[in-house]
Amino acid sequence: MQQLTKISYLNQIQSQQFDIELMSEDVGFTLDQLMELAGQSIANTVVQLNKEGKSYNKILVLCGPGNNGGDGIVSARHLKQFGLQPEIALFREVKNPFFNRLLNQCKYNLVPIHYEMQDFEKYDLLIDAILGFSFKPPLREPYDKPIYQLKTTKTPILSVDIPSGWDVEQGNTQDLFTPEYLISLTLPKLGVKSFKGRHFIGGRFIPLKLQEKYNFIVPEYQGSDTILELSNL
Ligand SMILES: NC(=O)C1=CN([C@@H]2O[C@H](COP(=O)(O)OP(=O)(O)OC[C@H]3O[C@@H](n4cnc5c(N)ncnc54)[C@H](O)[C@@H]3O)[C@@H](O)[C@H]2O)[C@@H](O)CC1
Ligand SMILES: [K+]
Repeated sequence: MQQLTKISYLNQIQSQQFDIELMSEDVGFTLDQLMELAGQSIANTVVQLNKEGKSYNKILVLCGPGNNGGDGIVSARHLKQFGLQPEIALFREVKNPFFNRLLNQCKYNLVPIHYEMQDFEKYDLLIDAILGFSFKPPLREPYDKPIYQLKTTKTPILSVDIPSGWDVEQGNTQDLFTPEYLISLTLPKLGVKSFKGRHFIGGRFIPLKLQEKYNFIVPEYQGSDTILELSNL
């Protein structure tokens, strides 16, 4: 599954504008669709790691208040359907009907939802879906505490899109945690260019016309795979 080809990296503005364009009337995607594909590719990354011999069963999905957190919630539902034991940590209530629908789907799948800090050491894997490409430093409450705690935990971490708290273009400028695994969605962000852990890409939904319009270099997924692993390019 490793891919040695080049890939395009996005800056913060490009990431946000591309997101808007995908959901424009012209292109026609809805947030639900994109998030479903993103969330499923996150869950599939865990399945892939388990196929290789890991035993990631009890999984805490750390979710922030935006779409990065939404991706995390969707991944928890898929993980549960895949027979694993995910739990969600939200850190605060998010008053957003869209978000609440995703949470209800998890409740109906018997996924525990926590609002207070959890002991990270109790889990086999942490999924970091706290902050994504819209993060602007400095880190604010209540997400600062769990993000600082990620630096000292011994539990492996899979970050979604970009490690939370990293500068989207400059990377780990604040000496925060470095995850074992990363799954970039759509295309990786400039801030993870020097990431040395295992780097997957998911969110296989870039329309061919937009790929052409922006000259994006998108690596070739194999067959019906929803993720692919990038080697250190
Ligand atoms: N087209 C795409 O690329 C897609 C992107 N998706 C996801 O959407 C994410 C981006 O979502 P959003 O734009 O909603 O933004 P984020 O989820 O990155 O974060 C936005 C939230 O974080 C809070 N926040 C920002 N800076 C903070 C700080 N310094 N301290 C504490 N909180 C802070 C904001 O108040 C806001 O509530 C991506 O990273 C990706 O995970 C997916 O849902 C699917 C499609
Ligand atoms: K993240």
